[in-house]
Amino acid sequence: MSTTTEGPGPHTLPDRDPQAPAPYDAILLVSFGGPEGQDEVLPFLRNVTRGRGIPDERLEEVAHHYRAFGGVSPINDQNRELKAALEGELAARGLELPVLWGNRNWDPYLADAVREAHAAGHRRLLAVVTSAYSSYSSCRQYREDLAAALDTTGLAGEMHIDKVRQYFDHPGFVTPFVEGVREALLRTRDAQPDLDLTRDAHVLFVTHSIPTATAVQSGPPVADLGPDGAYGAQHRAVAEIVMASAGGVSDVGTGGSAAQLAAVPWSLVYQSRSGDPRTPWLEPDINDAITDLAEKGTKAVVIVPIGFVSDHMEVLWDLDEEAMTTAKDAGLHAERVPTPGVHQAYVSGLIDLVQERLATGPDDTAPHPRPALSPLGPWYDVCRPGCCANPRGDKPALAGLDA
Ligand SMILES: CC1=C(CCC(=O)O)c2cc3nc(cc4[nH]c(cc5[nH]c(cc1n2)c(C)c5CCC(=O)O)c(CCC(=O)O)c4C)C(CCC(=O)O)=C3C
Ligand SMILES: [Fe+2]
Repeated sequence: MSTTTEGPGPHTLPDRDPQAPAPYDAILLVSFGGPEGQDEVLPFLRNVTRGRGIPDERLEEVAHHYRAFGGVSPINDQNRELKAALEGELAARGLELPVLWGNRNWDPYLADAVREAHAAGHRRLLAVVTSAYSSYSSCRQYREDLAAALDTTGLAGEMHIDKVRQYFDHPGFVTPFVEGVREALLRTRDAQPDLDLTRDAHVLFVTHSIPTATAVQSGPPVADLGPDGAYGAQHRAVAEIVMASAGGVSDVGTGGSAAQLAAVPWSLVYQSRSGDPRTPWLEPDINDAITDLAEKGTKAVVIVPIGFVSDHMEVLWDLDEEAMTTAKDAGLHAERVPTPGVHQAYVSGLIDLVQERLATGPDDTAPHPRPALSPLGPWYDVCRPGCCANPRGDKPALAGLDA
């Protein structure tokens, strides 16, 4: 956060001693992981829900959307593509840093990646996580996974792992959504020329729902960011940036005014809630929001999955199957905007974040430009004590001041 009292702010580039060893000798791409065959679905789901004692019969109910895709989640291939794109960008910039990849819930696991790094002689890794926001599941749990990987491999004394900052408001992460929203609104106008977008259309920014109790603890304890914590505030900040920017370009020749795009109404909605229905999670669910909008006269929706970096199962099933069917059944024109994937701006932005840390190392008070498009950013390079607290109690975690 760039507030003067707390977090780092934009500064001038430090003169780094060219003789000093680089603070990191490899990049570790960290992700959720997913099954790649019918026989992998249940073991994967047992991993995801480890410690919650959920019986296989209940997991089999959750498994149905994986089963419908042959048991294969696209997420691992998407991370193979992202790893290759990062390697290409590093080479284009003349940065000799290898990229390793490991997951929380499926092969290749983080422990495998850490062993591979150690065997190759790497000792100081910089983690890039495929998750842009602050909450237990999207940040601290990955930090715990990194600590567990060093513990499992017995390499905690020999290797050090830091993590790039949460990049929700980094230009590289936001740009693909700005382009996607603009294109989807213009497609809507072309498909439904008699619509007045500012009256008849609605943009639904959607993200993964989480328990309300976890949301209110997202972000550092010092920052009072409202009832849904840093998680809600960060997502709203991204939506505001996208709507302002989607309209801020000349769309001369498409018959509409740029200002009109920026004036289309929008809201933040949630998807993929699970667990005990009596436990409050962030709402409204996207399907309820769509039905509600249709009843109020909305004619078209644009669905923007700002909570994810790739079109994985929670996008392909929960949005492209379920939410789009809800929209169709309600008689709405619906468009779904793609996630960043390997969009050049996103790949380049992730390497910009790596270069920030090559310049500053573990110290996030070091003077350095840290591009951030919202007043909440730039977020901390090093997570603050108590940030995104684990609802099931404290566990060792890396890449934080309390690591
Ligand atoms: C915030 C968040 C992200 C975004 C940040 C990030 O990207 O990490 C995310 C990503 C993902 N979530 C995913 C899948 C699942 N999430 C589950 C369960 C849960 N997710 C939660 C939150 C999040 N999840 C929570 C609070 C739970 C309840 C259990 C718990 O408290 O931990 C379950 C268990 C079944 C169920 O309970 O629904 C599954 C199968 C996949 C893989 C998709 C694929 O395979 O392509 C991905 C990328
Ligand atoms: Fe999830």
